[in-house]
Amino acid sequence: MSWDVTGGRGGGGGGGGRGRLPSGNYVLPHLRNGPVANPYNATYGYSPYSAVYNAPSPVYGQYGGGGGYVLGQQDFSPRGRGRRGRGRGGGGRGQRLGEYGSSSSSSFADAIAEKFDELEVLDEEEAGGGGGGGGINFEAYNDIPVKATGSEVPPPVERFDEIDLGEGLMQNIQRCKYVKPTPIQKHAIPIAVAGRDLMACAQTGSGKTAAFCFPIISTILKNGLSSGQSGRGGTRMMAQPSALILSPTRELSCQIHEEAKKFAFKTGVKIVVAYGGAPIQQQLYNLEKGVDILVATPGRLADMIDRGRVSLKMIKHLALDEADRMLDMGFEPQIRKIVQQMGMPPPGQRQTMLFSATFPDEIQRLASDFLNDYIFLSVGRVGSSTGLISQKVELVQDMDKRSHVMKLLHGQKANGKRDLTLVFTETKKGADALEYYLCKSGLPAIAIHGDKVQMERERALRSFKAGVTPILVATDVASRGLDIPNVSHVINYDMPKDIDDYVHRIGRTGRAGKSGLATAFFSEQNMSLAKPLVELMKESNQEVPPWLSEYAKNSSNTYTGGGRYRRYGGGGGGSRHGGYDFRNDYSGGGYGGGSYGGYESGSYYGENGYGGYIAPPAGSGAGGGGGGYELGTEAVVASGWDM
Ligand SMILES: Nc1ncnc2c1ncn2[C@@H]1O[C@H](COP(=O)(O)OP(=O)(O)OP(=O)(O)O)[C@@H](O)[C@H]1O
Repeated sequence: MSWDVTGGRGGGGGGGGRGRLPSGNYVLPHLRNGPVANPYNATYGYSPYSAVYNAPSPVYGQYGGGGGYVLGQQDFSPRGRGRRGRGRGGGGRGQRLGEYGSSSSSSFADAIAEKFDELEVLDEEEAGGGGGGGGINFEAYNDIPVKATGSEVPPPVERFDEIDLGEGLMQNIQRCKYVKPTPIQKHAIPIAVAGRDLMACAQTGSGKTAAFCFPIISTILKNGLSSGQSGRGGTRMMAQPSALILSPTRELSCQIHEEAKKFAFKTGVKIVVAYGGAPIQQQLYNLEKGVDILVATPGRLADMIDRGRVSLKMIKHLALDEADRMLDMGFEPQIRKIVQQMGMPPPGQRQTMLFSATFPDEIQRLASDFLNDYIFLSVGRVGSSTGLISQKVELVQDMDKRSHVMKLLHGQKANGKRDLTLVFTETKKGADALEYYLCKSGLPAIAIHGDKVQMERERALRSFKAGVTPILVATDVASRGLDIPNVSHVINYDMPKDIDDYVHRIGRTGRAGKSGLATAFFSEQNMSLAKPLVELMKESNQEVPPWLSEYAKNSSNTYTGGGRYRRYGGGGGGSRHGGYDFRNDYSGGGYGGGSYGGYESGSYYGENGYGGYIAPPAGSGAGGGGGGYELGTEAVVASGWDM
């Protein structure tokens, strides 16, 4: 990485220390490379991806002080912002399939089409296994064991065209240059298209977003667009989406929204995002224009329902991304309220899909309340990351962390790599302090965490993605779901409290078949993580330092399942991050008062099963009972990331 960012800054411009960029259009990372303004902005109104770009924190004069940054060749024309969501070129409410690309007003569509053209090109060969040169290395996923349990599991497919996804969606899959499905897509899409409920685990960066978006879009298209018809809620319009996708963070909701819009391009399926921290009026206005798929964070959604502006009674598809996070102690009450007490049709009358890279058994148990005759699908030993992520663990005392991180970052500079580095700290204060220290030391860093206002969060993320500030110092607010190309190194400056969080954090690199590096600073204070970390590293064929193995041996009796949920048995096996169906623990299908009466042991694709794990009975406490873990604010305050 080159830390010399001077070349990336615009010259004059910015009046004094404010360091504001010329306002302009943010181009999605995967749509970058070209000179064209982001066409999404004009149409879809406010989102972090279409808001005014500001330079990174103006606090540090050396980066923000004098002027606007120029990001490549992006168009910063303020006129392109379209914050009011205008500009669909003659569209408007009721505009449905077929109308989008049809007229002289298709400049918007043309612009998007151009953006598709600029996506990374993958030919069959690359997609089939070359993996080099930025292509998706599907070979990396070939040996992944896949397991599907539940009744009558629909068989997987090898190609997208084996499933009737509808012409519009198929065209978009081609436009996205998705040559063939990733393993999770091969298995999950047929299951979801068949209308089945699904609990799916697959590694970070393996394409779960498309795995739930494709079936939703396809089914909506097949059943006929309803225009997300707005009913009357008192005197105001009430949006009635037919699909709801919930995610735990604002940034992730925005990312899913952008992805879903890409997949639904020109199909007429309307997708709206709602999240906290941004003006609600604009989001309500977007909803009034019609919505088929609503992507939302829980807090903002509950607010809109309370205001009578959204009704869930027409929901036919519910997807929870990062589902284990959504159902952990912080979010669960809110999710339960939304799903069970706010008018949504019950399980059986809607399709429910839960996706994550980690799925502890405790959470699986909770989640089963929301599901009906579901299929449990695990692709890979969940969290193992297929060895694409090279994991290094270094013994570093707290007082040495700063000098150590400097050494690492300067080492990268020496390599001349132009990649991004994500550094995780435990606390928000810690993130600010490290950002300050790095900047003072001449390294271009910016922080993101839950105490920052939304504009600052968005600014930090954009600056990082654009490579203007190639070091992002983050709390766990950035640990899940974010798909940022070119993150080549994740540094766990502070270890997380929970091994699943570690899995998600390091999963910000090594995505879509590409390789990445994760370095962890481990100290004696992290002793409780030694055992699960060693297990995880061994599963991923990583070299475990002898001192860590020693710690793991010594700590084997002290790890009490720490974290938010029971996970690892005290010394006898563990749930492997949820890479198995917890229903297997209950013979005869009698769990939950017989609700799984029809459950069979299921079909099994691939080798290397998950046999051998016997979970202790629920509530026995044999798993260690979660002692010893103090939740950080961000973990317990459900709306901490959202409002
Ligand atoms: N079939 C495909 N062909 C090529 N690229 C794909 C395919 N499916 C997904 N991708 C790309 O892979 C990347 C990772 O996908 P995605 O963000 O959905 O991963 P994920 O499994 O949800 O990760 P996480 O667990 O971190 O949320 C994205 O950039 C996406 O565009």
